[in-house]
Amino acid sequence: MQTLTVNLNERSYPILIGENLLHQPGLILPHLAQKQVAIITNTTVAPLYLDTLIAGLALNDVKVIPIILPDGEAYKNSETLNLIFDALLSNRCERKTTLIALGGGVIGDLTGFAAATYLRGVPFIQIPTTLLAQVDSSVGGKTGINHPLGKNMIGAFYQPKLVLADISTLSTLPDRELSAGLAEVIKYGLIRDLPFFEWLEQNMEKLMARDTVALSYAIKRSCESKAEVVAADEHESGQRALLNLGHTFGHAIESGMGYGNWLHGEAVAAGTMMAADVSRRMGWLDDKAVTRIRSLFVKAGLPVDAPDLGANKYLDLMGLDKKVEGGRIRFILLKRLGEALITADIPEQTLRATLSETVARV
Ligand SMILES: NC(=O)c1ccc[n+]([C@@H]2O[C@H](COP(=O)([O-])OP(=O)(O)OC[C@H]3O[C@@H](n4cnc5c(N)ncnc54)[C@H](O)[C@@H]3O)[C@@H](O)[C@H]2O)c1
Ligand SMILES: O=C(O)C(=O)C[C@@H](O)[C@H](O)[C@H](O)COP(=O)(O)O
Ligand SMILES: [Zn+2]
Repeated sequence: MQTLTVNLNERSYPILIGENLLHQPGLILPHLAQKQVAIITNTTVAPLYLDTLIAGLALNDVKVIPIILPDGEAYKNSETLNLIFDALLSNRCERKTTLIALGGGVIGDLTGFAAATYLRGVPFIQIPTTLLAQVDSSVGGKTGINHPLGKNMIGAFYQPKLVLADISTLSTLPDRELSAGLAEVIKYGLIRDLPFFEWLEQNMEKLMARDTVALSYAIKRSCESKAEVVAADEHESGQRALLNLGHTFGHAIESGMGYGNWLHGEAVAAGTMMAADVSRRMGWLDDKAVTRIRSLFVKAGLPVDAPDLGANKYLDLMGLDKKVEGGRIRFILLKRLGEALITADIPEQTLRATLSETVARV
């Protein structure tokens, strides 16, 4: 098992990465405020992993309240959040009840937001079971829900007490979801870690074959990167925004196509290709660099052509991005492979050219 730390002074917490961690309740017990937890999960993950987690905790006299939600991005909303509050209240959960998120990023974001707001704040633990959640969403404390008009528009920064990433759970993850997680892994290479991008170019086949050693390294390196960025800029007043590469376009794809039709990681991959195209038009990336990015996404089984929503619709949807300042959209672009920047100074013509020329015609 590997242990990393997210350094946030009195709110610092460990990220534990390893195999069969769900079978080790001793890793969780020291992080509970009292021996009562609510495990929040969904109809897909519950039959796979809930019993194991409950059994270990119950053996240690922990009272467990399971809360099983419907599965899917379309349920990351206020109605589902209310289901969590209903269950917490009807079970008389207290300020020292710890919420445990068992699942992917949807469960993690919902649970984190419920924890941030229930009784004005209760402790929570992330047990991510998708690659995407293990490399990104479980770390850093961005929690929240979608609004019909935009992704993650309602939420809070609220850090977990512990992240427990059990790599063994990835054995049941569908291939499409594994690929979606790889989009965020590739992101770290692109924005701040050229050697990692090159490692990914060399090792993508192993990752796609779920080689445990390669997966462990990719998860560890991604979490190290995210932990460093979050420790330096927890509330996204500066460099944390770089973690949003591909997301301004990607979130427009997700909401524009209807939540759940494009997976988050798929939208991030196609959105990153749009960001790379703008970066090329600005003279920062050459054709060879854009081709390398495209090839890596393709090797990872990800889409590289965004849907043709029309430039006006893209601009409209992106106008609700959280990075908008003074009505101007701020984009995360690539200065070169391994280095990102944030800028609002993109000529509208350039943006429109990307939005209409890089999309897949249907
Ligand atoms: N908070 C953050 O910093 C952050 C970062 C990135 C993404 N996100 C959010 O995370 C969400 C995407 O997360 P995701 O990709 O994990 O999607 P997800 O939570 O929808 O999970 C993907 C699918 O895999 C299933 N699943 C989960 N674990 C499984 C397992 N071990 N075996 C089999 N099936 C399993 C889920 O039930 C679901 O059907 C989006 O809402 C995105 O906005 C948040
Ligand atoms: O942790 C961050 O910061 C990120 O931006 C990580 C992203 O991968 C993630 O999708 C995040 O939820 C997007 O944040 P948002 O503020 O654009 O909703
Ligand atoms: Zn993301």
